[in-house]
Amino acid sequence: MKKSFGKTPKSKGRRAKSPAMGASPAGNLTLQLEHVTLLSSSSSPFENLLEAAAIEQLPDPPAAAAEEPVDDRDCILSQDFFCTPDYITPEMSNAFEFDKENIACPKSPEKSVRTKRHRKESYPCNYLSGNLQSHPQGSELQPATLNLDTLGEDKPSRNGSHKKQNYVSQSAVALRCRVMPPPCIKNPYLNDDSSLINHDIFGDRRSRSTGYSPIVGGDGLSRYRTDFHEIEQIGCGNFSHVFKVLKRIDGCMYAVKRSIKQLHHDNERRQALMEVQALAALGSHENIVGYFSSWFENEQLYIQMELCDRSLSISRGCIPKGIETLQMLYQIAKALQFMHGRGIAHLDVKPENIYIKNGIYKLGDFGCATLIDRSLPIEEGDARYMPQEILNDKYEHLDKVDIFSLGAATYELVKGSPLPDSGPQFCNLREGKVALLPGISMQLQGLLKVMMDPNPMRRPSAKEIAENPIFLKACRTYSRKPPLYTQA
Ligand SMILES: Nc1ncnc2c1ncn2[C@@H]1O[C@H](COP(=O)(O)OP(=O)(O)OP(=O)(O)O)[C@@H](O)[C@H]1O
Ligand SMILES: [Mg+2]
Repeated sequence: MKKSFGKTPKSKGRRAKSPAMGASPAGNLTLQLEHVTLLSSSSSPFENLLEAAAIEQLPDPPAAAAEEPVDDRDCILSQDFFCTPDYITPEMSNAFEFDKENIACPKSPEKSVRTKRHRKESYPCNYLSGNLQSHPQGSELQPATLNLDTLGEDKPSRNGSHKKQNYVSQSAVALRCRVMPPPCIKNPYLNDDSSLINHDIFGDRRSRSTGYSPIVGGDGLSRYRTDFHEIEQIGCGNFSHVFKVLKRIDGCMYAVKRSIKQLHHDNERRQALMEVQALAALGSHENIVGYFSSWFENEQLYIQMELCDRSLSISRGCIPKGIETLQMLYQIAKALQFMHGRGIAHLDVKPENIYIKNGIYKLGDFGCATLIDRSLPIEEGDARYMPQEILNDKYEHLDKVDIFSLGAATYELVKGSPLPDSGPQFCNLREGKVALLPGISMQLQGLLKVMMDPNPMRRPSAKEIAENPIFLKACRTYSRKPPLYTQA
């Protein structure tokens, strides 16, 4: 019981913790993250979770293409092929490359930025070696074939000379500058979502796209502005702003999360990438927010995700009631079962990180995700939902940390008032002294109590929770109708 007690609810108690020694992942592995291919002969945080995939062989473009003078008005370029760095392999980027303009690809990140207590010296050496160089505008995380073992080292190029391993050529980015943004086209395959799209958006984008109007941000070309039309800001965390956007090329809505501060330093970028890597490694699950893409722009990290309707929140009065509470608990337990089965702990389960979309609950915000085997740095989430053992720096059962957090989050939602972040009530909750809640079934209260047991070994696994008979009627055949909420 210490350190984190004074943390205010707004300032999350994220603290970096040391990984276990000698647990560094090893072995050859190919990682494919959507269009990203990572060739690793050493390690990546979530490499054991990804299946090997063949590297796409794309034909080399004519080398002259990159050297031709650019005339914006004479060119009709297809963004699909030409100008989206998604399609640029290292071979292609070699055709464009100039020594000074190449960008080294990132190695697996270390966690350090969001921490209250940073212990950089205790990170395993494989996360400290290498240098994640600064990215220019629109630097892609995806179009990469990365040898993580040799990052930052000189690599022989085609002609035998030694050059840095590249992953995005600035020429490719420059080519992108020549492209007009595609018009917003209403997606005819969407039934429900299309009704959400304001038709003025399309009219607006169509008319703008008839003239030459490259989309540039304050600092130059913006992939965000080129590829997306921003509708509105829908969320604000301690580290990120989240926007509802329309993707111009496919006419679908997404959420794009942008880091608030610019990530100037290697360790900041590495840490931010942890979230992306966890999301990509996890793959698809109905109760986990979907991940599409990510990139750096203006030294900020952008993450394109599935758009959800809202997140749960005591303060905003977005609280599931009655059977919906059971549905939420069941579905997030299923998400945790999926994650834990892949060796990943979330470490920041709380109402604000549980989203709802069409009546389905989804776990989001993987900014604290880590490996259960403790081979990655550990950064705990919001102190209000952390069990005692984490506050005492004991990390033997990281999956059970999530169980405590889910129990505490559910308890808070059922109780209808915010959990304390310090004081006697804070301590009581961590000592198993859970006050009874009037009007709530003893079965549910019993389950929450055991989920918040001070001894992590006595807490049920996510699978055991999901198999609890309490959910038999309410959740195994849960309705997909959007639930009703009490709104503040
Ligand atoms: N995919 C999404 N769909 C809808 N809303 C979202 C989505 N992702 C995030 N949000 C909203 O944005 C808020 C902040 O997002 P998120 O929690 O990921 O940011 P953060 O800076 O990591 O937050 P935290 O303070 O928890 O660290 C969420 O609480 C939620 O309300
Ligand atoms: Mg959050």
